[in-house]
Amino acid sequence: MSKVQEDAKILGAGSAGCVLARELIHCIPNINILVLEAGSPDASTNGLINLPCTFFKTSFQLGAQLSDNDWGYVSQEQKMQSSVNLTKEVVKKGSPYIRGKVWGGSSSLNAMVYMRGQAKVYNDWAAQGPEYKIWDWNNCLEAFKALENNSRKEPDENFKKFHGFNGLLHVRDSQNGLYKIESGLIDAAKNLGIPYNDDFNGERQNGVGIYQFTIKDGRRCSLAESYLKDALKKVELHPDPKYDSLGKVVAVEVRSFAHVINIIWDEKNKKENIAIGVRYFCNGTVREAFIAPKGEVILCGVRKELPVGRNLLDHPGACIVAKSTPNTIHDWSNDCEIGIIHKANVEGKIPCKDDFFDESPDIQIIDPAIELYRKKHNKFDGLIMMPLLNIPSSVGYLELGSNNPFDQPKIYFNFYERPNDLYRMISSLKLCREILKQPPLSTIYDVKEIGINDEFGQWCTNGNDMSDEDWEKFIMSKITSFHSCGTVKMAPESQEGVVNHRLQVYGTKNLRVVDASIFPYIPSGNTNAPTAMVAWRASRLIIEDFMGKC
Ligand SMILES: Cc1cc2nc3c(=O)[nH]c(=O)nc-3n(C[C@H](O)[C@H](O)[C@H](O)COP(=O)(O)OP(=O)(O)OC[C@H]3O[C@@H](n4cnc5c(N)ncnc54)[C@H](O)[C@@H]3O)c2cc1C
Repeated sequence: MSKVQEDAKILGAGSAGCVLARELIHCIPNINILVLEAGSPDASTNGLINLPCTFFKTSFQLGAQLSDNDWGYVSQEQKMQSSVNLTKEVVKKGSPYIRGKVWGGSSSLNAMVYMRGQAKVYNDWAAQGPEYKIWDWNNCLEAFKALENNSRKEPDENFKKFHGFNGLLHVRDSQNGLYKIESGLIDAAKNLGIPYNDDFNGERQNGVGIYQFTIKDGRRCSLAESYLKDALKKVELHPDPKYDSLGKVVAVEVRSFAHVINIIWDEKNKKENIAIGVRYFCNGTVREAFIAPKGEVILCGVRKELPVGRNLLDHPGACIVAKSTPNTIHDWSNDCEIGIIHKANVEGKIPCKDDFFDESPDIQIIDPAIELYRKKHNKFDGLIMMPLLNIPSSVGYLELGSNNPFDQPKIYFNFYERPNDLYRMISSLKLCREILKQPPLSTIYDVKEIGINDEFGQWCTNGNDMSDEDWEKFIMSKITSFHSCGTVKMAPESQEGVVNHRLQVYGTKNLRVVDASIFPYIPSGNTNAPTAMVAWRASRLIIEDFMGKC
């Protein structure tokens, strides 16, 4: 294949790359695609990847960070003004920034929660100009449904309205049922007035309920497993996978261990710069585009100031751990997680009943029951309560660390730069504590919060009230980030956009960015399904352009 010119090169076989490869090869006759992926095939390196129940061991407890399947990034430590005491500075520690380096990308390491977020965010994408209408909720919903293969038993008409049943991305309810303590958690949340929601991807997102997961037959259904492998099947089915009667390759080839870099000569400074970049074809000529160390883009040798690396968005999370009576968790095949999605109070107070019914919630709590290990407590069973700020207002940035592309990029999240974000997180953490105090958790399972005590010793033990300053210190010390996106924003050029509504990099035609980095605003939920959705929509745009050209 290498001697034949490919019609399209896809850099990275992550969530987006896998969907794009499959959709293009299925919809465009005789297209040749080369996928270049820096990581190795998902099955070859770490057998645990495909076992859903090992997520907490492989990723969450930072197993992934120690493996070859992760890029090993860590965000920068940042000092910033305290939101609580304006005369003080707080230090936000650098946090691990797990990113998949394997077929399937981060979809091979993620927690498999299937979530799309509220329609409003997509309508905000579409509101950026008349041509952006192709990204409104109705268009996005069509793509979500096309990708999805939901196996809910006896779905009602409302569920059918919002879900797809014929796609390759398998989505399912828990197969093994809830642990009793998880049912207890739902009851505890209901005791506080939180309504039950049996479909977080339906009409409304708020409430307490059980997540759906991207799992098929007990195995992780990553985008490599579902979409890339289906694309590769096409090669296997072809009588001669290498060439058709015209001598043209009809195939998708994945070249793994292909870290894409190029070397460019900086004439002015008489030195070589290595930058992450691509060569692409435009009007029959080879052109080049690079993202240079300071984040600017170099197109066809011309330096163009595009704000690559700005608009770094994520859902910052904090985490409370609670210990329960022993042996509440007994079966590792269980993959259930409870979700609580609510509107936070902007002054940091416990949310009130109206907040639970607000249909624009801004916090998503992830609540797995789990076997954990903490120094003081050895191994124990318990619950994690992890609120994520789903509609954050703070915005970060990243830049290349140096001219050496193998160096880590510098990642500045700027989490909690706006006080509003901090108080909303405090509000949700206070709610988590209230839930843990409710029966039946407090009565039958003797649930006791331990996370905060462990870290900070006496000053917040035994349920003593924590001051906002204490909360701030706690939140800054425990930042998690799983959903980073936005650094190659799809927006008008005048609004700091890097790609246009058809995902073409400004100043180019045949160079597109298709992944989570194009989100102008972060979806209010986990980002795997939205990324796959973007790739599916992008495939339709590329197909339109490709067919028009042929
Ligand atoms: C720990 C964790 C838990 C998460 N949990 C969930 C969840 O439960 N539900 C959910 O919906 N989302 C979750 N997410 C987020 C979701 O998985 C990501 O948003 C999504 O996978 C991003 O897709 P992407 O295509 O943009 O990037 P990725 O999937 O990360 O793919 C990028 C690919 O490009 C490759 N690549 C990068 N640079 C180069 C290079 N120079 N040369 C060649 N190849 C390169 C990488 O190796 C990678 O395979 C989680 C993420 C993490 C890290």
